[in-house]
Amino acid sequence: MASSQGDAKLERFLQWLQVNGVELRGCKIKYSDSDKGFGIFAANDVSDGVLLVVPLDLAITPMRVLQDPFFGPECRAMFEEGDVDDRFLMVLFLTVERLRKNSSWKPYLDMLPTTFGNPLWFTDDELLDLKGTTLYRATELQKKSLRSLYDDKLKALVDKLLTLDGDSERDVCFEDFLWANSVFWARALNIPLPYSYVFPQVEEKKNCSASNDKSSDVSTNMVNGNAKGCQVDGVDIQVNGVTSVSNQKDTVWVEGLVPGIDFCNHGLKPAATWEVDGTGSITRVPFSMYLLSAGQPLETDEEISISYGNKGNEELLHLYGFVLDGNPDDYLMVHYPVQALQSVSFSDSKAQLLEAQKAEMRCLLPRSLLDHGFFPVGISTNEGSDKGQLNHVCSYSWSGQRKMPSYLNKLVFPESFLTTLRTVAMKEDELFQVSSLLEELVTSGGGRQPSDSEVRAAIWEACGDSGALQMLVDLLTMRMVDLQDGSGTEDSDTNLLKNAGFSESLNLHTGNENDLSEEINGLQPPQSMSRNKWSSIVYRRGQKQLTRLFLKEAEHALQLALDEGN
Ligand SMILES: C[S@@+](CC[C@H](N)C(=O)[O-])C[C@H]1O[C@@H](n2cnc3c(N)ncnc32)[C@H](O)[C@@H]1O
Repeated sequence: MASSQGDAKLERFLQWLQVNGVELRGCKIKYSDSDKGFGIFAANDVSDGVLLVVPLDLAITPMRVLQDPFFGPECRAMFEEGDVDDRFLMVLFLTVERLRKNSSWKPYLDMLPTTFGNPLWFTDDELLDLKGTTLYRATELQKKSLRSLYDDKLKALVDKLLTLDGDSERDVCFEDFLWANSVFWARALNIPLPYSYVFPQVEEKKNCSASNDKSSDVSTNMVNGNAKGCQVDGVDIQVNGVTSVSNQKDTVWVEGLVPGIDFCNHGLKPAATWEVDGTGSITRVPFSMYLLSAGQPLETDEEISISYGNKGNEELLHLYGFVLDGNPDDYLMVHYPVQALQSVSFSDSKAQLLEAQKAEMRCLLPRSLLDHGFFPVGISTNEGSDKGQLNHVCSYSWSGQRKMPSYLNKLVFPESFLTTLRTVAMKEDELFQVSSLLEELVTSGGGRQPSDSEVRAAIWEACGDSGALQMLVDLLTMRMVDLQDGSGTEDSDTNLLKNAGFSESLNLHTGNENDLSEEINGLQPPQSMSRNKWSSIVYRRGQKQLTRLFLKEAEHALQLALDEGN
């Protein structure tokens, strides 16, 4: 958009922001590059570090849609009956407003990207570059479910609203919905709104307790794929049709888009965070959201990035359509397929045991875990964070028969997943032993049912680690086969990147585990390869690399477990 047409759009957007009370105090919005699009850059110095202030009234939230005189009457009943959720409302709003000729949101919507780098926008050929990865299958499923949501719910509603409006650009099509969906996921924030802002008329009820002061980092992140907005006080409250439950006193978490703030790009070393100012004591604008400098001095024209959270490339590509080469937050997701349980021996008893210990059928293996393993890769960029530390609950002691394994503090795999695998891999005699241990416990406890950690302890006592580790080795080996069947080896990916003019900063992955440390650079795609292809190769190569490294850890642990009779 670096053209005079683009300049005119930006100019109209800046005026629109100003009319709507947005203050660019220490920053400007400008085009960054064809990869990132627009971004926010430092302008003049601000002594209090407040770079940008946006009134919360400008945010696109589910409440806003429900309260809107045009949208509200058409959506409220559907929302209250649970036919559509809060995200649907925002996607609907974006779809319709983009098609309305005289939308008051036009200057904002005209600034938004028209295509995206997430796999939903890949051609069929481009998608093949993801074959064998989790994202390949997820994209196929997501496309299908979006298609039915469009056909079954969205299209008719948009048609109705556009007819009511009587002045639309054209008829809606599936790509309009895809556009709105991608805009939502790439730009939505999980906003901690002041209670009094969301529920002005029920303010006095606000003391109905709040406990669980959840992850403060959510307030500085773009929305997490799993986060659900609109929640207050652990209790469902219906106000204006919005179901709300809170996790922090005086705060209502709501997903939404905040024009202006949503032009911040993601950086590994963010120069700013965003916060909400309920009273106006910081910004002099009550009920506003502001961008706050992280403290380090900003050079004029330096890009002001925020952190979208510690996201791996799978999540970055899926939600935001970009990847970071050498992403220190990259992870591998491993799961035990639930369907496979039906074909193992004693599947019913094992299913019961899995339920009794609230077993997790999947686990995330962040790259940082490798720092603590048998073969550390030495990339400790997450120092101070506990992300790489594992909480091994394996200090179980039952009858004291089973010795604590010597390798315990080097085992990088989450205990919650190992216990699942122990259960699935259990042999007949082990199952019998677990039953007797649990019966013994019930008898001695006067009929009390064993807790989930007691069930886990009994399973560990009976099974040890080798069955679970063998299963993990099998799962990781299968994962590697899928990845390589889909797109060749890690080395062939490295060569593809190298041949595209991307070699200098990359180490060939020929087995030197320390090579990871040299890649944390977030490099941009080279000119000679399409951005989508580059993203896919960087992502899948990272998955192969992590699979290889975690497989090596699992194989070594298995060997030790067998040697120690575990
Ligand atoms: C919240 S928007 C940021 C504003 C956006 N650049 C624009 O032009 O509207 C998020 C999108 O910006 C782009 N983006 C953000 N951070 C990036 C990064 N570090 N590298 C590449 N693209 C990035 C991605 O396209 C992402 O989906």
